[in-house]
Amino acid sequence: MRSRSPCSRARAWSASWAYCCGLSPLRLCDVNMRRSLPRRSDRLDGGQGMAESAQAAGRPGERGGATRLEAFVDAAFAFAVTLLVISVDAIPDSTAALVAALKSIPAFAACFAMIAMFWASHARWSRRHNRDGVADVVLSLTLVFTVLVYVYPLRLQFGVFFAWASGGWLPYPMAFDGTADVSFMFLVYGLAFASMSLCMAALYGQTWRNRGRLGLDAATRAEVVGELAIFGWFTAVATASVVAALTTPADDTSLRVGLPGMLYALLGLTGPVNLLAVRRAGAAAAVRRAPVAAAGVLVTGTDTGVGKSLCSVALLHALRAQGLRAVGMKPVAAGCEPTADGLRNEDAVALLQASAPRPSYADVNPWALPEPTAPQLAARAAGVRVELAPVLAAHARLAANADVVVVEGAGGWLSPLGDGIEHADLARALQLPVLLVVGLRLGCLSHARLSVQSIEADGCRLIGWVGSAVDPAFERRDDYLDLLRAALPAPCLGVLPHAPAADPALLASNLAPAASAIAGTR
Ligand SMILES: Nc1ncnc2c1ncn2[C@@H]1O[C@H](COP(=O)(O)OP(=O)(O)OP(=O)(O)O)[C@@H](O)[C@H]1O
Ligand SMILES: C[C@H](N)[C@H](N)CCCCCC(=O)O
Ligand SMILES: [Mg+2]
Repeated sequence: MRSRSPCSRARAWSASWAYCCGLSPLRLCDVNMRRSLPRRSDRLDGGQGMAESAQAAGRPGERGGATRLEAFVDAAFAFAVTLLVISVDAIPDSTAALVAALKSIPAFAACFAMIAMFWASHARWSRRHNRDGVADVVLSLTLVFTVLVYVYPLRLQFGVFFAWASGGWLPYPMAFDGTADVSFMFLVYGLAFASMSLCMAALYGQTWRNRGRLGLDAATRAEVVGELAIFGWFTAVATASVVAALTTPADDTSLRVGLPGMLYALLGLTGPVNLLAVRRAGAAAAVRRAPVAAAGVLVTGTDTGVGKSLCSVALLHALRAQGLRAVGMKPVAAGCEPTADGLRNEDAVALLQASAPRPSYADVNPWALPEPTAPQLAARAAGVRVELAPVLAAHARLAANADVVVVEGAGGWLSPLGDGIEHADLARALQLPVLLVVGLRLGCLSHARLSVQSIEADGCRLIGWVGSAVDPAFERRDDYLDLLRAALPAPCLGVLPHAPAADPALLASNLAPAASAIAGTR
């Protein structure tokens, strides 16, 4: 949540000013954003620059290169600005004509700022939340359509405003025939402004609807509410102006001409409206979710069946040996048996039994899917859609009574946890570093390096890796460990020897360095 600084009022007013002038292309307040892995097929850079783009984006999880939709929207906005420029009638052929042309600059600049503000708003939404669903595409294209349709009315509106404000020194761009014409101009302008604002509000509405699946944290949710408040406020003010233009009595000239325009002064309250909404949403989230001081780690592997569960259970024992309250979690388990108590998964039961204090099964394993296959398939077979919201809630309950929560993934790093949900989404939503379990067998060098590349490209933090001797016949295991130590950018935090049917508690001492590193993240 944001802090309430003494200068927040000043910030609110400057925020209003910046938004209304279109000078705030990026967020006014900095909050960590978390979003899902970009779909590589959509990327114009062909996905080659994942690492660079994730770094260039500056925040973990932000999208780097542009999708085709983003490229189209950018091009359309650029075209709209071009329309403004070429609407200057002809090349001046005298000093007087040049001065007259220069006098159109204020209107052009204001209109440019307005269009730039909507472009920047869309770019900001797109980079952080866009999933290119049908609704996202339709709303984005509607925004483009509206901008292109209204580009000239916007220009005329601003031209008239500057002519009026300069007492006629700047030229009127159109002739007026009575107050009806002025009302009509406000009507068109108000409709344009309201339509564009409504499109942006609807895009953020989409983000809000999908907040669970996107795994947005409390701060990001509060920010989305803030953006909704901004564009909702814009829409309300423009609609009020339209209503005023339509309903003020025709015989009251000053009211008819003045009221629709004066109502736009209310845009000066945009900053306070935004801050109020963000604070209320942030406060509500804080009440729902008590601050969590627990440390944690997301255990992933170079593949399924490489020893993530063995490692996670042994890690719980190692953490407990350091005097910590350590609980395990298997958020999504594909492969559950029906029991008298409900569906039960082997990994989740082992994690639960190694946990102290003992949590409820439902919190350890919020998504218990019967079929032992990819979680997406298992979820479809069970007729459910995996979402992150129950996972976040269960994790918060576990963390409230623990010093450390060890979260085991499903399959490898790029095995989706559900439709549209990646391990990276989980790591970001829970703000967990990642521990990679490398199944020591022929081929693991490539699997380990690819996994590390992918974890880093997703903007997640690799705390280290653990070797697990899954293959008893693997003769070059020690040589491979040397190669892995040299090749991987994070430290080796333990090696589990080949120990079939071993009690994980006996392997805890092998993971003491891992336990210390994880406990140190508190
Ligand atoms: N170091 C080891 N020594 C002996 N057996 C091991 C070792 N590591 C893993 N195994 C065995 O390999 C099998 C798979 O291990 P485990 O269940 O820990 O894998 P996992 O990565 O958690 O798989 P999943 O993706 O299904 O969760 C188990 O039977 C386990 O006992
Ligand atoms: C069923 C299995 N033991 C795991 N629970 C799920 C493994 C999912 C692997 C998905 C993939 O192919 O990457
Ligand atoms: Mg497992």
